Amino acid sequence: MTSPQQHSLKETKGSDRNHIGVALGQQVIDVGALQEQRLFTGPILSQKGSCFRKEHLNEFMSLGTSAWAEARATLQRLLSSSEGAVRDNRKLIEAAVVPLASVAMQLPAQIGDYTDFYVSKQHAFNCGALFRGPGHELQPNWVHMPVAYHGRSSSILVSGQNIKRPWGQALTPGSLNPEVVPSKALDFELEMGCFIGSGNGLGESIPVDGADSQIFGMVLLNDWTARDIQKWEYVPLGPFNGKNFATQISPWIVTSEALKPFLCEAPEQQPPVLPYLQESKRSTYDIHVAADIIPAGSDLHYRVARTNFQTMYFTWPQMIAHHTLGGCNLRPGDLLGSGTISGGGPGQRGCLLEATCGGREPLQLTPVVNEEVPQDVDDTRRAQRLMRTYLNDGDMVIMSGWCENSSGEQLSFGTCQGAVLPSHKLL
Ligand SMILES: O=C(O)/C=C/C(=O)CC(=O)CC(=O)O
Ligand SMILES: [Ca+2]
Ligand SMILES: [Mg+2]
Repeated sequence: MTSPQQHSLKETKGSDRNHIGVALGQQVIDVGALQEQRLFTGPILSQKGSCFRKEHLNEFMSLGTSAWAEARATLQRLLSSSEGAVRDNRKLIEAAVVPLASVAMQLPAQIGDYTDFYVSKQHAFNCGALFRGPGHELQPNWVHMPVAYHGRSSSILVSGQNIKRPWGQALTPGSLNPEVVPSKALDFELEMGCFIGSGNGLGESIPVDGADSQIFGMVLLNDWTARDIQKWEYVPLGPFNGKNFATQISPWIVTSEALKPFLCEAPEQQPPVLPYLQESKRSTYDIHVAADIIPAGSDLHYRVARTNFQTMYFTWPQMIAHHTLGGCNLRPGDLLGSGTISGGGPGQRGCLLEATCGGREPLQLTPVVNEEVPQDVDDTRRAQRLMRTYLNDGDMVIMSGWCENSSGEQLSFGTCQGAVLPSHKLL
């Protein structure tokens, strides 16, 4: 058995409520069922008899790092082949172990608030050039603070749900007057999300050193964006209808406990940031991420971007310290988006806006050749190109993420995937 490293929700077929589970290979363990048997005997969780018998992870998230470490150690012990408490209890196994293929994944937490940052220097530079032109690549504030906007939690979807093309006001090029149209420039943004742990009280700030203890875990995040709507509406208050119709996450949270082996150095910051953002040790996570399109009727993945989270200029602790600087309270289960992850090399631009230079240079994509491309795909099909500027109806966007250690062992984030449906009817 490999070690359990992910917590999320599952709904067993025929079950009347959601359950909290951990993934173990091709199976899911219902941790609420283990808690019902009082198997969490550590000093903290033995006192918190029902945190896993909930439909969401918020209560467990609120308990903080010692409880998370205790839960992980207890699960590793209970699920190891040398321990009999679960292995030898057939009734419990029947109740608590279900095939991964039979569960329907749900949002892992009740997300009270969602904030999306903008901390990839390459992405901010490219967007600045595309939206505001030469000389405006990076705004003067960008190197001094993790820039963000407050997002919309009501439209956060879990992987597997589909997205309707949004309507909005847009200015057709060459026209002086806006029109209401289904977006003609629907895009994705390849991001990571961070779930907040215990949080802070209103009127308190979280210091940057130690703010890593607020990172419950991470997911993949797609900040679906309508570029034509965004371009017309964003001055001066930032994104609104261009981004409020859907944000999507992968269902399995990879906990910060499980991510510890993949901590790495964060990029150097020049000029130095203000003291409240200075970290005594700057670390981030080495996570590979990719975004592919699967067009309607195809099983081929066409890769748009592959990059790494470690390139992000500001870290989660800096984002948390800045978010709470003025006393804004973060609550257990709140979600932070990192912003689009773009590297500087070819094929590393994490959204179509950047990859097509603002829609001016359509992409000619080739299928990814890996285990996801079916074996029987012949060379003619492999050679088929996909032309895209922005997304077509029927396109599925599929994001993946993984960590890899020096011996080639992988820790997977699974996928965040959703297809584009035609827009709804306006009444
Ligand atoms: O530069 C701008 O005006 C806006 C760019 C974005 O699309 C903002 C955003 O969602 C942040 C990000 O994903 O990095
Ligand atoms: Ca974004
Ligand atoms: Mg969004």
